[in-house]
Formats: sequence, C-alpha cells, structure tokens
Amino acid sequence: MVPEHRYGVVVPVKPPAFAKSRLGGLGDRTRRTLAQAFALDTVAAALATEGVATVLAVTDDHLLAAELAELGAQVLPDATTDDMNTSLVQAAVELVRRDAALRPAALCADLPALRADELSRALACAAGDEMSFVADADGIGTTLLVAPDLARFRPSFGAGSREMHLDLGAREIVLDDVPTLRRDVDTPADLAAALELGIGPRTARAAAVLL
Ligand SMILES: Nc1nc2c(ncn2[C@@H]2O[C@H](COP(=O)(O)OP(=O)(O)OP(=O)(O)O)[C@@H](O)[C@H]2O)c(=O)[nH]1
Ligand SMILES: C=C(OP(=O)(O)O)C(=O)O
Repeated sequence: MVPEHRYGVVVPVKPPAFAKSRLGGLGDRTRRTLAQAFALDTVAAALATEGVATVLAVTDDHLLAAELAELGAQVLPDATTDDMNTSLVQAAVELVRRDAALRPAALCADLPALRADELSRALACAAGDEMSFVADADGIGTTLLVAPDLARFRPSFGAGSREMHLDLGAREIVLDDVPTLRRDVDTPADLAAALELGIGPRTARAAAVLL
C-alpha cells in the first residue's frame, strides 16, 4: 500500500549529551553514541520512505544537526528548551510554510530498527481527515503521529502519550506488520529487542562495543 499524500516528517532529537538517560548504565560515552546513532538511522529510514517528501529534524545539537543535514534532512533548533510538543508544532508551522501541500507527521528519533516500508505502510493508513498515530511496542507511548493538516496537528508526546492522543480524538493505527516502527529504544532490553529485528548501520557500529 502506497501513501496517497505527501508527508513532512518532523523528528525531535534531544541532544545526545542528555538523551536516553535510561541507557546510562551502559556508560556515558556509549549512551551518547547510541542516542546519536538512533537518530541518524531513524532519519535515514524516514528519508528513504515512499510518501515522505521532507524530513525536518529538530535539535539543539549543532554537530548532530550537520550530520543529519548531510543525510538529506532539513534541521531546525528547538523553539523552547522545555516543551518538546511546542517545538514540534513550531517545526510543523515552518514545514508547511516551506511546502503548503505537506501533511505533518511527528516521528520519534529512537527507532534504530525502522524500515522504510513499514513507515510507508503506516502513512498509507493515516490518510483520513483526523489525527492518527502508531503506539510504541509497549502500547503506552507513541512513535508516529500524523495529521491531515497543520490545524489538526496536536502532538502530546510524553509519559502515557498513547492515552493522551486517544483523548485528543486521534485514531490509533493498528497494524501487525510494523514492528520496527513500534520498537522505540529506551532501555537495554529495548535495545536487545531492536537488535533482534535488525538495526541500522550506525546503531550496529555503536552497539558493537556491547557484543
Ligand atoms: N528536540 C527535542 N527532542 C526531544 C526532547 N525531549 C525528547 N525528545 C525526543 O522525543 C523522542 C521521545 O523521547 P524519549 O524516548 O523520552 O527520549 P529521551 O528523553 O532521550 O529518553 P530518556 O532520557 O530515557 O527519557 C525522542 O526522539 C527524543 O529525542 C527535547 O527537549 N527536544
Ligand atoms: C515521549 C515518548 O517516549 P517515551 O514514553 O518512550 O519516553 C512518547 O511515547 O510519547
């Protein structure tokens, strides 16, 4: 199934210096390297996805921003330092200012196993006129949120975001063949599960020290 619309995918990327605190037990250097690799592999997969016209990464890390731009992503800094959902909306405003035909989507940056065909399938199921989303593998968070237009793009990422998005009236996209899209990595056990699915090349290099 191919998406019938063109999407602009906003990817929020917390600076690796602070990101993925629940991987801190692996050592600070490994945590940082993994966080960075997750973001690069996620963005690379999104850029390769049918139906995705633009990937806009939002990060305050200027070195990672340069690497993301080299892959082909557009990059913006966070609009505020303490409210990622506001930053996502600001980024979507800019996305649509640059190309009014794009439908906005938000994709978490911690999906190192993400496959382009799975993201494309999920986007194809997001074609309606309501906000829709894909829950994370635990069924508690959200990995992808899609809106038909800017006015209906109301991200509410954070603890328990699946419930928050349902409360906002968003439709859950339930697919049994998108395991890599749902596999966010917060903990070492999540990383092991992602390795089982098959991870992107940057994460494979970063994780090699653990094997
Ligand atoms: N740009 C930006 N992205 C953020 C921010 N906070 C979280 N994110 C991103 O939002 C997504 C989901 O965040 P989490 O899974 O909680 O990631 P995290 O905050 O690095 O992980 P923990 O420290 O373990 O909570 C990931 O893509 C993060 O990079 C922020 O303040 N700014
Ligand atoms: C921010 C989120 O990620 P997590 O719950 O994995 O921290 C979310 O799922 O909305």
